[in-house]
Amino acid sequence: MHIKHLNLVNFKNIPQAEIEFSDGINCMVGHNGAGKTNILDALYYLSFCKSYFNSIDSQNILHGQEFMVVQGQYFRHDEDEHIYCGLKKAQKKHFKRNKKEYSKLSDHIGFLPLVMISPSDEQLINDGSDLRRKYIDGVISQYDKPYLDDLLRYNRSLQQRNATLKSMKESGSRNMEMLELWDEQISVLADKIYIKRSTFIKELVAVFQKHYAYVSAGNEEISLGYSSHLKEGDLKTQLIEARQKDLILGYTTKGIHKDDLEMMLSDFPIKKIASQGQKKTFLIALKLAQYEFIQRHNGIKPILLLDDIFDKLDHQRSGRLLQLVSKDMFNQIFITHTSAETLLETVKQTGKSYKMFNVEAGQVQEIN
Ligand SMILES: Nc1ncnc2c1ncn2[C@@H]1O[C@H](COP(=O)(O)OP(=O)(O)OP(=O)(O)O)[C@@H](O)[C@H]1O
Repeated sequence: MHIKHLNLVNFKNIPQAEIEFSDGINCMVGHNGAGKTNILDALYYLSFCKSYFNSIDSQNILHGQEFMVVQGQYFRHDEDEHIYCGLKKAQKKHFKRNKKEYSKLSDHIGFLPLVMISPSDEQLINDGSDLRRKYIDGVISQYDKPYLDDLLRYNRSLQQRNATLKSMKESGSRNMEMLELWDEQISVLADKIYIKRSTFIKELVAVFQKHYAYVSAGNEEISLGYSSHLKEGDLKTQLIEARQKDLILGYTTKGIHKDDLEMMLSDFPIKKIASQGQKKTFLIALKLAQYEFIQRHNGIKPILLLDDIFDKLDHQRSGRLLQLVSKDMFNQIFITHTSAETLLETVKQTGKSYKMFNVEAGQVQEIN
């Protein structure tokens, strides 16, 4: 699968752009703040119906304008697919595939698999477990629709349980029948989600370690682990045991909404001891493992977006990374860089077909 053509109107700092892409490597070059990442974000938008960086849709409209349009012409399973996203300020977003509007945006997720590697991924290491759970959920839902449905149902049931706990805490009343009802629903859904998360992480670890070893060309000992209350046994029993505590706090303390992905270097949390370059290598390996995983389960090679990928990596790691992604396992790739010369030299060495684009103050032009 690849995107052939992108059309943008008023998307972030880009007033208007028509871009014909290569089915190999596409390089966006230009100064800081020119709009290179915004083009990658437009591609992310077409795959996930939202921005990678700004979840408030209206803030992605070019300042001072009333609407934006992001459209892409794709080639997928030997067929042309036209994806349209249009948004007017203070109105509902319209998302269409071949002119037919989606009734649920979640139906589109996974149709155009895509993996983004960006400097902002460092939040995955440095921030709270919420982002790591979102990461896991984002990957699994790209190939497993029932997972996303179960997760949405779990979150709704959890909200209801928390509302019940809160009202009991405030009023001092007790409605144990209601709590039991939520405990039952939450435990059934949590079991399903836990099994899928465990399987995913188990499968991801081996590929992740392979990619890390390749890019780092070293013997650094890294690992990924899954922490979950469900490892300690049946969730329903734990919910019942934690009931008094939950009633005092007014929220649910046990469940898969507390799961985490443990990231370790030589048995220490990577957040605490890794260098900038090691963290970056860790995240790249994680995302490449995600790529391989989605491809295996979805049968389609995702589009790969590499935003500012060489920053913080030494020459050796950068070279090995590009060698890796130029292998047949990967398909269409987008790279941003501030220097056309450096990128051109490296891209030529891959032997893949490529196109270079100059981005300056929101204007995009192909470089011949
Ligand atoms: N809704 C918007 N309207 C206008 N400009 C916007 C909007 N959203 C973001 N921008 C601008 O887009 C620019 C950022 O573009 P982008 O992140 O694509 O830069 P870049 O070329 O990738 O830069 P760098 O090399 O620094 O990563 C910023 O100047 C930002 O203020």
